[in-house]
Amino acid sequence: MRLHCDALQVDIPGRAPSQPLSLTVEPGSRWGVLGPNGAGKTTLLHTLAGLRPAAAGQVVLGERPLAAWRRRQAAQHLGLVFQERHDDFPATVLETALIGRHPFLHAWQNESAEDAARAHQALDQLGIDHLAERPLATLSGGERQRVSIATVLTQSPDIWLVDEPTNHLDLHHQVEVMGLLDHQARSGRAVVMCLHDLNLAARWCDHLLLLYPDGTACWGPRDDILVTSTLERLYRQPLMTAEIDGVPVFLPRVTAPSSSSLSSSSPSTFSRGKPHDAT
Ligand SMILES: Nc1ncnc2c1ncn2[C@@H]1O[C@H](COP(=O)(O)OP(=O)(O)OP(=O)(O)O)[C@@H](O)[C@H]1O
Repeated sequence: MRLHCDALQVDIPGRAPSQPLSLTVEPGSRWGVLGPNGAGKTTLLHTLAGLRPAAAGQVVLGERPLAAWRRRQAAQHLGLVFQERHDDFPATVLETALIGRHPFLHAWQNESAEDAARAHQALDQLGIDHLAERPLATLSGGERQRVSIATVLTQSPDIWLVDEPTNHLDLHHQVEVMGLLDHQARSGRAVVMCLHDLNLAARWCDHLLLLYPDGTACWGPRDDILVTSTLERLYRQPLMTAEIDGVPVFLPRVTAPSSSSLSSSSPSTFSRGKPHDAT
């Protein structure tokens, strides 16, 4: 199933309407949404999910405007991983993952053994099935992030909307989660993810949408968009670029402080790149 932005203008409080977005997220594609803090990435994702009204234009899910879908039916096709979850109700990890089956159940219908098996399978894929009976509130940030992703995996939507998939994750789990999203796309689903890490975008996305704080935007295939000068303008940050294994790598170019400012700064625990022996 495809997701189409038809001259979509995101509604950001106190700002002029953003540039109309007209783009199609095709099955099998992996879109990265990049932009500085406050540019409107999360607001866009919530608009695509139907949680916020657009300022103008519309989101089209499949052949119909998203607004014409019943919420439950739309949720069978669209899954959203939130940036931060505020869990108001005490729940276990398994109960949380089972929320992914709710779009497929009638009101007051209990989850079946098959639903529970799907949830366990998703938790297992994220390496957290051993935490199934743990209260969510007792988990670490990275474990909780993996529960959020396992919940959408349990839902198994055609279109994944993921706000900062690698939030709280160590390097190993970052690669695992990006690999999981990649696998989803390769099996015919579509992924739209907000990212702060240019290197993850370069490695794992095939299309990019750049959102600027003034409401303008540009989008297209990764190689057309991932241009150093464009990214420097986006983040107002000079960059250094290299290529490793055929993939571009971006690092912020930081001006080294002068030696006099170093010596006048507070004492460092490092000296000449080696840990300082405090004994
Ligand atoms: N309910 C609201 N009321 C007022 N302003 C809001 C509201 N929701 C979002 N905003 C503002 O809209 C702007 C866009 O927020 P959004 O969370 O979409 O940005 P973002 O690009 O995802 O940022 P970040 O990279 O920091 O996560 C921000 O300036 C934010 O303060």
